Amino acid sequence: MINSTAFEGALIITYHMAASADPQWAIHASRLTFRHGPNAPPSLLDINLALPPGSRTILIGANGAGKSTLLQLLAGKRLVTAEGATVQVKGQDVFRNTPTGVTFLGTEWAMNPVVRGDISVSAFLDSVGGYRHKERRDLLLDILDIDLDWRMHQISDGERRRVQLCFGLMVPWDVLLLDEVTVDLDVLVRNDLLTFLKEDSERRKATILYATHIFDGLSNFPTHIVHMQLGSFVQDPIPWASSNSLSSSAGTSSLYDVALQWLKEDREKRRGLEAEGQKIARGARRNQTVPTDSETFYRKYDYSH
Ligand SMILES: Nc1ncnc2c1ncn2[C@@H]1O[C@H](COP(=O)(O)OP(=O)(O)OP(=O)(O)O)[C@@H](O)[C@H]1O
Repeated sequence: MINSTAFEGALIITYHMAASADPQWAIHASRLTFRHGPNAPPSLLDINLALPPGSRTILIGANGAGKSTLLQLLAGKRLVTAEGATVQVKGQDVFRNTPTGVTFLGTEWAMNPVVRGDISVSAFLDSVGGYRHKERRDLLLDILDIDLDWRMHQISDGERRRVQLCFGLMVPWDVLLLDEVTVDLDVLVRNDLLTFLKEDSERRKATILYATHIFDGLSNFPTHIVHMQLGSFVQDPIPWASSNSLSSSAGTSSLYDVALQWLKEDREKRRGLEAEGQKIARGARRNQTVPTDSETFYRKYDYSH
């Protein structure tokens, strides 16, 4: 059942109630292909994913690799119509039979005018049920270093993000889908938050799938990492302890090193496809001798010289 709030449309959806039967996989997707439109190229292509309860997986991939799309599908925000595709969270069809205890946090929330209103943080959190989860709410208020008297229309982006995280995390979750929500946190708060998430996941055997481009201070966080490239997984999720020696002959490599290596490989692969004409080439088009229509148009109205 969905506990909808005024923010449901703003990419914060929390499904909660009593936990259901313990499935083998917290997250399970198979043959998952997805296009954003009928004529669009696939943003996800034959994804197969099985994550056990209690795992914490970092989703690594270049801009446009499909991370947000995957997280949105796992949150049941979009209907998958591809033949033979299944998307299950806690053993249930995530779109048609939405499981309880699933929280999705994305970045768009902070753009919603509702969270920029002239209202105190205290009143805001109560309006979204904070009084029902006092213990966790208070713990998160301390960890995220939030002043309950802040007014939502007068705080910084990072402060607003902290309030979002308090709101999103105060209800205990079994599966947490995070789409780069730590981007504007200062490093101390981010560090304390990651420590909390790791301990919470270990204590309650709760599962986290986290897409991020920030790898500093993250090496001790994941149990698994997974490489997403051009809408597909390069391989199944890798246990992070063993992948620690994957990419570097010089010794152990940090998560940052691994991500950098993978993203270089992604770019090489994409440029290879561009060279073969299978993808539209990016970057400057230096061999284009005929002016484009837009250049021709704007030249006519260029009064700057
Ligand atoms: N609403 C949309 N309509 C059409 N195409 C979309 C839409 N959203 C995303 N896409 C396309 O789907 C692909 C995957 O996008 P997605 O946002 O999932 O990537 P991402 O890995 O999360 O990227 P980033 O790291 O930049 O957040 C991209 O090619 C993108 O252009």
